[in-house]
Amino acid sequence: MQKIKIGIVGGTGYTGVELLRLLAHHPHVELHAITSRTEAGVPVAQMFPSLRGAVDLKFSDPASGILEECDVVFFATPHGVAMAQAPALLNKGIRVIDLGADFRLQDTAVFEKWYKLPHSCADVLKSAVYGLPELNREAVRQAKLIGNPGCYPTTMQLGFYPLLKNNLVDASALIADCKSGVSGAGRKAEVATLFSESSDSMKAYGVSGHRHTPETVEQLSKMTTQAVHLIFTPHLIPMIRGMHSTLYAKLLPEAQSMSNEDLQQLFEMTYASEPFVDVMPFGSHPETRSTRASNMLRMALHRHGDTVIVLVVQDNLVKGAAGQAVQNMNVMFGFAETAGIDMLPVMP
Ligand SMILES: NC(=O)C1=CN([C@@H]2O[C@H](COP(=O)(O)OP(=O)(O)OC[C@H]3O[C@@H](n4cnc5c(N)ncnc54)[C@H](OP(=O)(O)O)[C@@H]3O)[C@@H](O)[C@H]2O)C=CC1
Ligand SMILES: CC(=O)N[C@@H](CCC(=O)OP(=O)(O)O)C(=O)O
Repeated sequence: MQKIKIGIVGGTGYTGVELLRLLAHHPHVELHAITSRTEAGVPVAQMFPSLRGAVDLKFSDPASGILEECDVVFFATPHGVAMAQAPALLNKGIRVIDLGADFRLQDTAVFEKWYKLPHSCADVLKSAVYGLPELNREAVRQAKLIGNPGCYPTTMQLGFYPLLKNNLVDASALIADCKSGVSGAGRKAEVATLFSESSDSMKAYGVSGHRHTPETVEQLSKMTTQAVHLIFTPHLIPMIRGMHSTLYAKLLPEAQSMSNEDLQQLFEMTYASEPFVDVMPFGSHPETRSTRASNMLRMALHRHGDTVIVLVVQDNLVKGAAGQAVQNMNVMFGFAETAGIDMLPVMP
């Protein structure tokens, strides 16, 4: 099989270097262009010694035209960058996967409200596919443009899906208490992510409103005929990678007679053929480190009376970002879905 040519915009950021790690040994791709405005001309492995011997490219200027030689371009850039550049690439038949939020929300007014940016290509947005393969695989297969989900929304959607899809819980009273490692904030310099600010401490943020709430509600609403209301509270915790989401949902009266075994079986059956979703035994406690550096998302069910609790863990940079983007690419190009992303987590 001929290898496809890969371009990555934003190769100096955390999700960019994670894409490089995953794609360097992918059997069906060739890394062709890694762009950086600030490091153009610098060998990638000089900046990231972890890639010495695996990536021998230099960073290119994103305006050099090299992206037009690619078959697929990943945008590992802040919100607003992909929407400016994707239309020209798409017109040349190049597929685009945006790790940011430019193509996640269907309604440009909602995007503009939460991201404080005008949306510059509403027409292109209409053709974008939300890239959560477990729930949207057939659309991903046909897609030319993917809006890769946010990290928190990935955990919330996969955790709530079996309950909402089967109309077992009250969709108007969903709660998600979520924690992320500091790499979730990206590599840019910010006081909040300094070691002396974020280590040995923990805090909630965005409690009155986080931009992942509208994204998640939009997608959860596709799973149920009920009106969805979600309380989502993110927290920053002192670790580099990893995400832990604790989800709460109240069983509807007609579902309250379900046993714990019934619920467990439902989750196991829902994800039985998914290579990247692991339903652990009922009552277990998934650890973030059991997913570190892998594309696996693990979940476990608990119950308090009529409340179902779903614990979900993933690596925010892999299943929450770069790994999911490669999974989407695999589906789009007809490769084995696990190609290049079937590595085991790193323990301890
Ligand atoms: N970190 C995470 O866990 C997750 C991140 N995401 C999303 O993925 C995207 C990237 O995140 P992350 O890797 O953390 O971000 P970083 O801040 O670590 O990196 C951003 C990269 O974008 C490049 N860049 C910035 N502005 C521009 C521009 N105008 N044109 C071209 N390149 C630009 C920078 O490179 P240079 O300045 O060298 O050009 C840098 O390499 C974001 O949209 C983020 O929200 C999604 C899920 C999880
Ligand atoms: C810890 C931390 O700061 N996390 C980020 C989410 C990262 C992310 O992936 O979200 P987007 O792709 O939607 O930007 C935040 O809460 O803003």
